[in-house]
Amino acid sequence: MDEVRATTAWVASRSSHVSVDSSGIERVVTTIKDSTPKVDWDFEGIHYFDNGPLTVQYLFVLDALNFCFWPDKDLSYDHLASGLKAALQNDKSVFDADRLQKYTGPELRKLLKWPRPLPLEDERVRLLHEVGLELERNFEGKASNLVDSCGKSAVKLVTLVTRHFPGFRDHSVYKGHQVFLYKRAQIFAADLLGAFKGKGYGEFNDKGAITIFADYIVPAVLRQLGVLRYSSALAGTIEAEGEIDSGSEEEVELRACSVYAVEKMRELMWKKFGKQVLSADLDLWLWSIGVQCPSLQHHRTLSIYY
Ligand SMILES: Nc1nc2c(c(CN[C@H]3C=C[C@H](O)[C@@H]3O)cn2[C@@H]2O[C@H](COP(=O)(O)O)[C@@H](O)[C@H]2O)c(=O)[nH]1
Repeated sequence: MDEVRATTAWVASRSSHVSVDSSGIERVVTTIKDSTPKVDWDFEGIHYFDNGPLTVQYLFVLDALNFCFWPDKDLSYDHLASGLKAALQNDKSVFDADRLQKYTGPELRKLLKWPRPLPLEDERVRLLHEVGLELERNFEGKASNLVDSCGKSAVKLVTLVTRHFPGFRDHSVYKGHQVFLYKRAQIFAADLLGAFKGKGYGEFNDKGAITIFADYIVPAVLRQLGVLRYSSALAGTIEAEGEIDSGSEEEVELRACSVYAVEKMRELMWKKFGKQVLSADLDLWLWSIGVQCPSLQHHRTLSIYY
């Protein structure tokens, strides 16, 4: 994920709405010392797991739909993960590639037992169809074949996912330059790593290459920790719950500075304590703080990427 690291650093060096406070990074690193507070993958107990290829299919479908819950204040990631889990427990063929290509909005809602239209429901349905079609075309319908073809490389997995599934190509153009974030593609690799505990479908020899997953929770937590600072205009928009356009400078800076700040945190942990930590572990720690803080104010962008 060199291109994610390089391009987000490029944004951070030119950013005007968001800044990374190195003394904030120093403070956080000194507090957590040499080990990231360990948060277990599935600390919530909401994900499907059977140690086999069906889990891979589940995680791929989950991450295809893992975005933009906030427009419905009662909806969260938990509903998606547990709703898809219940659907799969009820019917093992629910995520077969041919069926993925046929779901309608009302059917998806019914699957998730959600009583009203989902945010960006048409896009969610379109992305499900894309997953079904491209899995069928290239991987005999199975996400496990996609993972098998990566030779235990997370970088290769992200490359393949973004090559074959356009919905996962999470990027922006900032000041004329292409910036890569690849949030859902990378979180798929991290979910495999976490679910399979680094073995089988979750074994990656380059897991350190994964960056954090730039969503709307982690930037808000980094701000709370004093790692990110916002301009007063941006702070005002977030406080007033105003929407921030996808692809705007503000939005790209929020996401890119978050990736960059956590990479700096990781470097400092190495320098100070000789300790190598994974960005995926730092991410889960930060994210778990955020989702357990009901008063957290996050930015609002309509996006299919996060
Ligand atoms: N950076 C980062 N962002 C993450 C996740 C996860 C879930 N990961 C699971 C994997 C194992 C664990 O046990 C977690 O359950 C979801 N999100 C993002 O959060 C937002 C939803 O928030 P809310 O509306 O409050 O539910 C939305 O943008 C969603 O895409 C993560 O891990 N890291």
